[in-house]
Amino acid sequence: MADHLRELLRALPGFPPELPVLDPTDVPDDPMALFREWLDAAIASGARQPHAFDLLTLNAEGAPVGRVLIIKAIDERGIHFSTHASSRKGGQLEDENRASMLFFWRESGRTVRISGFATPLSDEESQRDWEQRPTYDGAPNLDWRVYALDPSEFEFMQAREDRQHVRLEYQREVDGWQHGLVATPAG
Ligand SMILES: Cc1cc2nc3c(=O)[nH]c(=O)nc-3n(C[C@H](O)[C@H](O)[C@H](O)COP(=O)(O)O)c2cc1C
Repeated sequence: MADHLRELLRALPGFPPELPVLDPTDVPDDPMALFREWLDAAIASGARQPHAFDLLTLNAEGAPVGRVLIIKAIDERGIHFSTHASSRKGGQLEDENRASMLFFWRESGRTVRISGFATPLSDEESQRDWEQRPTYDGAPNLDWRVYALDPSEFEFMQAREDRQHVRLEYQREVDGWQHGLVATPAG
C-alpha cells in the first residue's frame, strides 16, 4: 500500500517544460515591482485563483499555523487581505503580528514568500471590503477586518526543469532594499 502510493507520487508530472527565466542581474530594485510583475502574469495566464496564498501566523505556543486566503489590494501600506478578527488567525495576529505570505503559481513554477508585519485597517475600509463580498446581504459585520502586511523580506523562486532553481532574496535595510541570490541548496 505504502509502496503503491510512493510509486504513484513519483510518477506525477512536475514543472511544465516551458518555464520563464529569472535573470538575477536584470531585476528591479523594488521587490514590490517584481511581485506585481509575477502577480500580473499569473492573472493574465488565466490560472484559477492567482490571488490565493498561504498565510502563516504564529500561535500562542510560537508554532507556525498556515491557511489559504486571497489578497484584496496592494498600496503603500502593504498587501491587503481580509478575515474575521475573531477567527484563529485574527487572534494570532492580535497577539503577534509577524506573518508570512506564500504564493505558488504552478503553471510558471514560481513562488514568492513575503514576510513582514500585519496591521488592521480602519472599520470603514473593512466594511467596504465586506460589502464587496459576493455573499453580502446588506448587513454590516464589524468583525470583518482588512489587514495590510508591510513587507520586510521577499524571496522569489523561479523553478527550472534541471532543478537549478533561481532564488532571489530581498531584505529591507535602513537605506532601502538589498537583494541577492540564495545559495543554500534547493530541491
Ligand atoms: C482559495 C481560498 C481562499 C480563501 N480566502 C479566504 C479569505 O480571504 N479570508 C478568510 O478569512 N478565509 C479564506 N479562506 C478560508 C481559510 O483558508 C480558513 O479556512 C479560514 O479563514 C479559517 O482560518 P483560521 O481558523 O486559521 O482563522 C479561503 C480558503 C480558500 C481555499
